[in-house]
Amino acid sequence: MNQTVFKLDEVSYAYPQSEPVLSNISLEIVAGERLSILGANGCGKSTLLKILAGLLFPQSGTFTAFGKKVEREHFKGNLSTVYHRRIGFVFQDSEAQLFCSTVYEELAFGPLQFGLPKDTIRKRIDELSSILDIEKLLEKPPFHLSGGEKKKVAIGSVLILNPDVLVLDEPASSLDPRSQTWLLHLLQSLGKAGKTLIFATHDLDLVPHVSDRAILFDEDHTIAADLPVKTLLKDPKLLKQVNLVDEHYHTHPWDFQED
Ligand SMILES: Nc1ncnc2c1ncn2[C@@H]1O[C@H](COP(=O)(O)OP(=O)(O)OP(=O)(O)O)[C@@H](O)[C@H]1O
Repeated sequence: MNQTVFKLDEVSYAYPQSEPVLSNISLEIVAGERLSILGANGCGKSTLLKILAGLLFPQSGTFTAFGKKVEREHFKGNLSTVYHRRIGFVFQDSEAQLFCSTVYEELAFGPLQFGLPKDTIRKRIDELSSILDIEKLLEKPPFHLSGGEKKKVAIGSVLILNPDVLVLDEPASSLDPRSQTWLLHLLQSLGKAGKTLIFATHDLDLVPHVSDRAILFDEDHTIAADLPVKTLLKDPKLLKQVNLVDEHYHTHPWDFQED
């Protein structure tokens, strides 16, 4: 049986002076799963991903990762470092993630924090920048890049540490069609390599190609459904209920053939 990576038991979260944006969420995610998190704007997808990534902590309920309870008071020093090495998080807004003066430094930042030798880092950056097709950007400041280029660098700064789990918030946003296809292939190869992939998206075209299971959030911040993607895409009533398609939706255009 696959190892449980994350387990949430009746987890709730509210930002200061706000109503809960996650209400009694129970969820289990096992190693190697490919899971998409779907729902209307503001339903709590990013908040859930930030909890999984160890950036926010639930106010009630229990959250465990790799069998260990994750709580703010225990989550300091070494534990936090080990956690962030195993679980990579790609922010919805790439600018929130990029802060170094060149793309090379950005990619090198994580490995340097973990004490990797400079030669190893250079080799990893060479390999990764070729996979990401960003070799020509390495000496540029990240803030001079286009939205899609920033997204690639943000993904690179996470992949460079080779995490077991990738948590991606709207990974396809700001990518042009060619780069979206590139992302799709990248996520598929990471899935084949056994990585656990969890991502939030509004892009229903991407979902069947890179995930097997979907969690749907309702606008009341609860989970409306947790089901196989193939079942979801045949259920227009459910898709409409959670605002993923509009009233003009009649049939789905997706191709279910295995890629
Ligand atoms: N730092 C914050 N402080 C206060 N409220 C916040 C904060 N971040 C998010 N929220 C609110 O929490 C709710 C859930 O936000 P979240 O970003 O999790 O939604 P989402 O489902 O990812 O939305 P989208 O699809 O638009 O990205 C929203 O109403 C949002 O305004």
